[in-house]
Amino acid sequence: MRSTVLVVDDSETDRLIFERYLTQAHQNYEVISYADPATLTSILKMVQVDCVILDFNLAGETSIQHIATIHKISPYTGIIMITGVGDEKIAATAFKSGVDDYLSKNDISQSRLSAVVSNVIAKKRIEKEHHNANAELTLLRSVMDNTPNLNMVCDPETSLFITFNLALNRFLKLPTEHIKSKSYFHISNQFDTTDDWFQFVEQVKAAGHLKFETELVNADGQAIPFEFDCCYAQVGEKHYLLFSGMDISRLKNVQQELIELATKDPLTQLRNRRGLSEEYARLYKTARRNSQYLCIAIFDLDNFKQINDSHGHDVGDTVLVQFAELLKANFQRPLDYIARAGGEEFVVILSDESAKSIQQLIDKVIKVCPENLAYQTTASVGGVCIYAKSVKLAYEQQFKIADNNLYYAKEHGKNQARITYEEYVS
Ligand SMILES: Nc1nc2c(ncn2[C@@H]2O[C@H](COP(=O)(O)OP(=O)(O)OP(=O)(O)O)[C@@H](O)[C@H]2O)c(=O)[nH]1
Repeated sequence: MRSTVLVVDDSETDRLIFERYLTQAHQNYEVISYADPATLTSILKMVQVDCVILDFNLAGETSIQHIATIHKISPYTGIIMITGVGDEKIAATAFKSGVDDYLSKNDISQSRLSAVVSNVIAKKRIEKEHHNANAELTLLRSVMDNTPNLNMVCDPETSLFITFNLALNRFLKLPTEHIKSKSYFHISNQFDTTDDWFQFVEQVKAAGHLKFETELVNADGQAIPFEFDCCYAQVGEKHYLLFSGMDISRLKNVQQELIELATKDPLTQLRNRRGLSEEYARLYKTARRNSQYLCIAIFDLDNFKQINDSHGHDVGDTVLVQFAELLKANFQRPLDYIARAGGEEFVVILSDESAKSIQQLIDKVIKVCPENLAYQTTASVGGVCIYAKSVKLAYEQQFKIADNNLYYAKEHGKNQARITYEEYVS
């Protein structure tokens, strides 16, 4: 690599000697020399100078004052101070002022000068590279910290956070030192057991890269949906999991609104039958985790055709709305799910620790129907309760049993509920 050396010395002989020494020692040195230090500023601004050889005494003045100017204009230009007389005091002052090396004219030979120049240039280049790398890192860090996306690195063994950007602090509402003692396992809703975590790590390791959706829980207990890209990386002997996550709550809200629009019954404002089986699967999992009974009950108004036929379709609609309101008023728990499956048929999914309580609740609704519905309309129910921990039935299977039970209730006089139980795996 070509290097430019600037010699500032008021002795013409010395300038010529330094120039000759350097150009003979290295073909790649370009040497410019001046007597007047006033030229320093303009030259440094115009030319990329790698090293300045600066005479200590310039026209009767010390050149120490010029060192700061050189540093200011060109911080990675090396400075070698030269004196006519070797003096420890001058050397100390020069080093204190920021020169990189010091030579006495008595000690200068071609090999010595070129070795010192070459060392100073190499040292300055390393300093510059180091500075640039640090500046790039700082810039990258600032880009990372200003992105709304979560970037984090975790230990695959413990899932503890090793490093992360400020987006994680903002999301978790926690300072860095708190987050360092936390792990991805604890803030994600993805895992029930540590085995789940290790399974996940193996999955990422095998695929190299995994895209998935999950919910993260912040310090306020809020669960926010995220889409993550996760990859497995090895640096030296160490292994890491790199996560990059995007908050998708807005997308999920829009999706949810679309789902709600598509699954809403316009007459009763209840859910329609679309999505019922997915909802059942979700509620089944919760009931299983909570050791509860899960019940599907089909509610069907009795002799509803007569109401339509005698009083008109609009009156029939009013009764349907009244019935929907009655169901909403009686099944209000967060996990209760009510849908209008079609016509005058409604499906209710309930979960409870006690199957008897479910039966009592349904019986109560049957009982209060006539006083709440026009023309003292009654309803019949067919239902089935399973103990979710020990019985697994697909939605269609459970619905079929409930439907048979509804048929039974209708056949046996209506205005009643027939609910059967599945306690154990058959
Ligand atoms: N008003 C109104 N009627 C509806 C709606 N959807 C279905 N129906 C009517 O509900 C009636 C259901 O009649 P059926 O299936 O014979 O049942 P039912 O008369 O209640 O007889 P059982 O169930 O045996 O007691 C039909 O007359 C349908 O036209 C609706 O959205 N509004």
